[in-house]
Amino acid sequence: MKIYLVGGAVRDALLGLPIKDRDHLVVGASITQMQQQGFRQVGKSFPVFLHPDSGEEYALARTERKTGYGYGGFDFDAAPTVTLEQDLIRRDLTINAMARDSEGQLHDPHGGMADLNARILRHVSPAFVEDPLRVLRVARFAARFHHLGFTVAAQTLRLMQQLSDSGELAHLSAERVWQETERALAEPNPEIYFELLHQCGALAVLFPELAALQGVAQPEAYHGGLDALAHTLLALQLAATEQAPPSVRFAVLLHDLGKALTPKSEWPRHIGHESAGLKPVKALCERLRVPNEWRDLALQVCAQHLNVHRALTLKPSTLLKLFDRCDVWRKPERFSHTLDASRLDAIGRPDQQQAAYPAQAYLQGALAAANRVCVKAIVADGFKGPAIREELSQRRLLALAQFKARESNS
Ligand SMILES: Nc1ncnc2c1ncn2[C@@H]1O[C@H](COP(=O)(O)OP(=O)(O)OP(=O)(O)O)[C@@H](O)[C@H]1O
Repeated sequence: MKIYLVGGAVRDALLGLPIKDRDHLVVGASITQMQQQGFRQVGKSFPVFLHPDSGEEYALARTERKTGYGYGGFDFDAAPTVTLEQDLIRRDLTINAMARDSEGQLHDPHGGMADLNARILRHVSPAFVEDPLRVLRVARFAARFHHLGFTVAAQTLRLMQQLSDSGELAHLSAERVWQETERALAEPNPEIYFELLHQCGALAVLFPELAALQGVAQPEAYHGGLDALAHTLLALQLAATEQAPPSVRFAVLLHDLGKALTPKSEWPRHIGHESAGLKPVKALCERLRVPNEWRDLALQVCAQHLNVHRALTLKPSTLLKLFDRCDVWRKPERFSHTLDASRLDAIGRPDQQQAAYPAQAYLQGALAAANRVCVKAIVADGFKGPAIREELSQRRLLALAQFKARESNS
């Protein structure tokens, strides 16, 4: 039996990047032999094992035969006769299809090193089209390595287009699509993931609500000629630049979905797009089984971003309504994320990246003022049951009025 280091660990070491997972490939061993050596099999049908001491992954070299649509429709052959080359040829990208043996020798039958030096993401073989998930994987690696100068090879992009046109993407499970998307959102350039998906036609299949933003005009004075999709992706790029949490990036991505529903006769204005956007945000989150907390933040940002923008002009009673609707008393962190996403929306416009956004500090100040109202004092004053809530509201309203007066005088 021979053991190789493969995939991301080999690639990242060559790029001088920190190594996250060390995946190993075992050639010339059977499942029984692995078990006899103390390795523990992960799952029944998958020839992957965990090392008894390090817990690192060891996969048997395997070939695959496609038996159905999308991810999961494969038969594995992990017999001891499967060679290193046979295993590497079924991998997605040449830079992911290199192996290093225990003597330190690099095995690179598909020109991964040359592509790595030329900063090219290239498919390994025409078998690329057998797994539609690879469209998303390539886009994700492009989002990760864009800042290092990587681009997708023209031929690989054509295969991605072919896969998008074939209808196979629709057979990918929601879990797989979300897993890649969630990881892409955490990359340094998540906007590249969505741009590439758009370029190859996959966005219209997997994220039709987003694709519909393309060509949707916005007021020239605010958006300097950017359509709603370009504005969204610029705001997403800024979110990643300032290392906003992935859930905030996701909310930024979905904040303007309602603009695709404005009748064309009303363009470039989009009155009511905040409430119109709730339906497509819900539909997308439901379809991809997005975690509840991410969905709720996206819904809040969609519904409230305009109210946040105009915070300084809001009456105390409207401010209180905004706080109540955002459930700030129980979910302060979500509200703070809503403020960040709203600011990213505001600066996600040409020449606005450095613009000040006073609404954020203003709302934080207003919230702090409202929070100083003490429930204990209300109880001590003899209020009980629903009366406490009513009195709390009144006192918060007063605190907000005092805050607003102070701010206007300063
Ligand atoms: N759907 C797929 N099609 C082809 N090859 C794949 C696929 N999924 C994974 N691989 C191969 O398995 C390796 C490990 O996959 P994994 O998803 O862990 O990515 P990685 O390259 O280790 O990057 P990272 O874990 O840092 O995102 C890849 O480098 C690639 O060679």
